[in-house]
This record gives sequence, structure tokens and C-alpha cells, in this order.
Amino acid sequence: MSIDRAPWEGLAPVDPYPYEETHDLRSGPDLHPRLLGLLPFVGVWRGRGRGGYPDIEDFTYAQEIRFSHDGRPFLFYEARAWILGDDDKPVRPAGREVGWWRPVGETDEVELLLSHPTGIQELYYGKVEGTKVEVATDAVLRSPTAKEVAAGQRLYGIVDRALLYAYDMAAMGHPLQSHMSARLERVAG
Ligand code: HEM
Repeated sequence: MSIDRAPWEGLAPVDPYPYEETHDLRSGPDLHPRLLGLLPFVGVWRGRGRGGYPDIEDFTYAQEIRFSHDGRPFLFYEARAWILGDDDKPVRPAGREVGWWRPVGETDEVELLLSHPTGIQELYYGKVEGTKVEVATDAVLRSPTAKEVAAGQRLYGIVDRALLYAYDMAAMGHPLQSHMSARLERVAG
């Protein structure tokens, strides 16, 4: 394999990426009609959650989640969490995930592709019902160094203007059970 410089030699520099991405429905491109079912999620959210699992200590965390779009029929999703101490102060950065929420054609079905810095990728399928989205993994891809995560289930909902979710996972030989749940308030969008 080699890189050939010749085709680009002498050409002008390229302008910055010309298309807008927004988490604010009042600015930027129009939301693609296929995303109408997911419209209530678009924005930036911040809040706190509780987590646990059989062999670990229960923990409290804070999290920011952003759902944005660029006019095409998918949402960009990004979540960053940090562990909170008893005094509510940050203890250390925790789970991060990025991915894509993809409505399936004109249906109420949705595909969710998520990628984690822990060597795991998840592919979820599920349904949008009103302001609720429920998805379950179709596949989990793990790098050789990743922890043994076998399956996941997620429920997202907008309740009283807040974003609530619950995440159940089957991992490390344990059957599907709760790992985290949280409540986040809209902070932008
Ligand atoms: C908000 C995001 C998350 C937070 C705050 C979080 C937090 C934690 C904490 C505190 C632990 C204990 C071990 C440690 O300190 O690292 C842990 C373990 C674990 N987490 Fe998470 N986690 C998050 C998301 C996820 C996700 C999305 C997955 C799977 C894709 C996952 C899979 C696991 C696994 C497999 C373990 C090991 C459990 C065991 O050893 O029995 N976590 N998590």
C-alpha cells in the first residue's frame, strides 16, 4: 500500500466543511421529515443517573447528551458521563458513546449504531412510540481487549419535558439486567 501525492499536487486548499449541523430546531437546516418521530430528542441534555451491576459498586454519575442533525434522515448522538462523588463533585470521566439514530424509511422503526471507546460497538433495532423509543441489540461487536458485553436494551422517553432512559445489559456472564438509568434536563436546543 502507498499514498500517491501526485493527483493533489498544486491544487488550492479546500474550504472548511460547508454544511451546518445543529441541535437547535430554530436554526440550521430543516429537520428531515423522516426524523419527525425523533424530533423531541433533538437538543442538548444534562442530568444525573444511578448505576450498578452484580460485581461492581453502585455509582452516581452525571451526563451530557447531544442529538443533532444536518438535514439528512439520521441523528448524530453523543453522550459523555462522569462519576459524581458524595459532594456532587466530578470524580473521574466515565462512559462515552457516539453514534447514529437511523429511522427505517417511513416506518416507526429505528436503528441505533453506537460506538464506545472500550472496544465495543452496538447495533440496536427498535420502535418509536410517541415520545418513547425502545431498542434492543441485534449485534454487539467486541475487540479482543473489550469486556464481555453480550446484549443490551435501552428505553428512552420524554417525560415532563425531561429525557429519561434506562439501559439494561447482559455482560460478564450475567443475564440482561440494569446497568444505568438517568434523568436529564434540556440545556440547549
Ligand atoms: C453513562 C455511562 C456509563 C457509566 C457512568 C458506567 C459506569 C461504570 C462503572 C463505574 C463500572 C465499574 C467499573 C469501573 O469503575 O470502570 C462499570 C462497569 C462496566 N460497564 Fe459501565 N458505565 C457506562 C456505560 C456502559 C456501557 C454503555 C456499557 C456497555 C456497552 C458498559 C459496560 C460495562 C461493563 C461490561 C462493566 C464491567 C462489569 C463487571 O465487571 O461485572 N458500561 N461501568
